[in-house]
Amino acid sequence: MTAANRRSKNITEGVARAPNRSMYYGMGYQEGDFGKPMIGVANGHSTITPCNSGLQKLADAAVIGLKEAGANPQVFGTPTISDGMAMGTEGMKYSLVSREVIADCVETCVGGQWMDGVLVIGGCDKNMPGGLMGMLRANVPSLYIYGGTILPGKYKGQDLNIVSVFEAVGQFSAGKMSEEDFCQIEKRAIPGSGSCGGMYTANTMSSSFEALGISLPYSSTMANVEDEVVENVKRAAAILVEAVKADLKPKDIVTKQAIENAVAVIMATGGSTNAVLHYLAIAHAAGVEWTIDDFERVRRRTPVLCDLKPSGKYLAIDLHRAGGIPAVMKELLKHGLLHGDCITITGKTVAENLAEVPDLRADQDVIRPVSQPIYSEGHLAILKGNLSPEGCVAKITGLKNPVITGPARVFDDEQSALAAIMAGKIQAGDVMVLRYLGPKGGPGMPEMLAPTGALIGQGLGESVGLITDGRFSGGTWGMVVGHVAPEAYEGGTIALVQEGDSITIDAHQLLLQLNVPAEEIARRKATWVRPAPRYTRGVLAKFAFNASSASSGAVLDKFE
Ligand SMILES: CC(C)(O)[C@@H](O)C(=O)O
Ligand SMILES: [Mg+2]
Repeated sequence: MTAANRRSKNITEGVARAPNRSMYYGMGYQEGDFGKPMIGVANGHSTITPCNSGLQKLADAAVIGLKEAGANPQVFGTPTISDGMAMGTEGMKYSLVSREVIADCVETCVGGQWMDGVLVIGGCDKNMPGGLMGMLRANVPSLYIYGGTILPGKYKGQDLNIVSVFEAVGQFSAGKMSEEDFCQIEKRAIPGSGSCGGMYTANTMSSSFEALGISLPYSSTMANVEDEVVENVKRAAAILVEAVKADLKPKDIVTKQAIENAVAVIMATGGSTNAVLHYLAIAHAAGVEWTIDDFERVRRRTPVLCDLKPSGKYLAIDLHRAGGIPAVMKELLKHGLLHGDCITITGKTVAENLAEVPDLRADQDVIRPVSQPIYSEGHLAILKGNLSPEGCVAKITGLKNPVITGPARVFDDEQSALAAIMAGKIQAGDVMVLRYLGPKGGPGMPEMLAPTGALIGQGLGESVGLITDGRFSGGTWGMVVGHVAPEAYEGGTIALVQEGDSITIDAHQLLLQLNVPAEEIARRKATWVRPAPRYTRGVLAKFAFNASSASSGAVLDKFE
């Protein structure tokens, strides 16, 4: 076996590297340390958001665990954006940008410093895809450590989370909630640290990382405030050092079959639409052939098993207490809905990891058996049609009637759409069109939780359609369609919709259609003029210039 410092020796061995070693001595290294593997700890700790404010203890535990396992830990920072705080504002345009920044941080530090492996620790939702994209680009043995979910807030016997507050905005503005209740919900929804509590984007991505085999079993649904998250890090550190010795790399783990496993768990748990965008980007970083149509393939064969928010009843911590992701995976594996032979970071296969996991418990109703699913097919559907020839994403389950044909109510930004909802100007039967919010046009595909939450709060979630070339929060549900591609800024059909045009969203036929004759659409296209870019300098301009279509993950390094 090659020595476990197979990469770091480039920076530490030989006469010419004396200056390099001097720098390490300056940080307390001793002579014997240079034979040990150097393992990065990408620390997502931040007091920007409760999703990341409980991560320092994990970074500290990682340092101790790596030292105990005979490695040299090297801590570096990764930034985050809080979607919960940036939401509804211009700041939200930096959210998807932060996925790239995080990926770049991990790739840059691991590459520049010749690290032999890396533990990536994160909380808020872009931390997971960003971290994994960086791990894959660097392709050194790596393990993802999720900071853990938040516990619910409590008010009047109800469990609260951040989405409760977004929906309360709609209820309060429609006169359906008292000011006292509104203020109490605002104050109590977030009781401490941890990522947003439903099967929203953070918990969706962490859960799918267990299925992918890049995080440890049970780790993706733990609560950040519980001691077990620290225990998980210590195990993870020891396991990663073994993976470094064995040279087990992320690209060995993140194969097409492993991505199918991840997507199966996303479907079974009722996860976020963002997962579609993020897995296109992850597959791109992994060099795996994976298109938007592959999600449909997995969706058709995978039932929704878990009763989780946003459309269901429970939170991620309830899933954890009911048996966690291993219980879901075991149930899927038993029915041939997972590939059991995929290798994972433990050095064992998926089936081997699940061998000791008990069957579904009878005393819980968070996870249903495959024989009694909540829905027989998955909920994240790819719709196509003249409005979105490259595809778009809809959550098609949990709706009484997932078909709507109605007049377009067109908005070229999010804020005016929210103002229209709050002013009671949107009626049942309308189809809202929120555009120029795509990867290039937004730029950065902001999430539309403020308008969709307000619609739910006003009781219009099932009766108003909403389509956008932007994204949705994991907390969004209702008659909503996102990632419409090509986007408006590229002259996609969504740019050509006029106020009052008839639009059909048909989840049965997987159709998104502008009911306007093709000649008229062509006539409008001929006179369409691309608007001036919203940003011409800085990171948003860089993102707008480089981003690929949402249908290929809105990645910045697609050059072929
Ligand atoms: C604010 C939320 C709910 O965390 C959102 O960012 C998501 O995508 O789930
Ligand atoms: Mg989000």
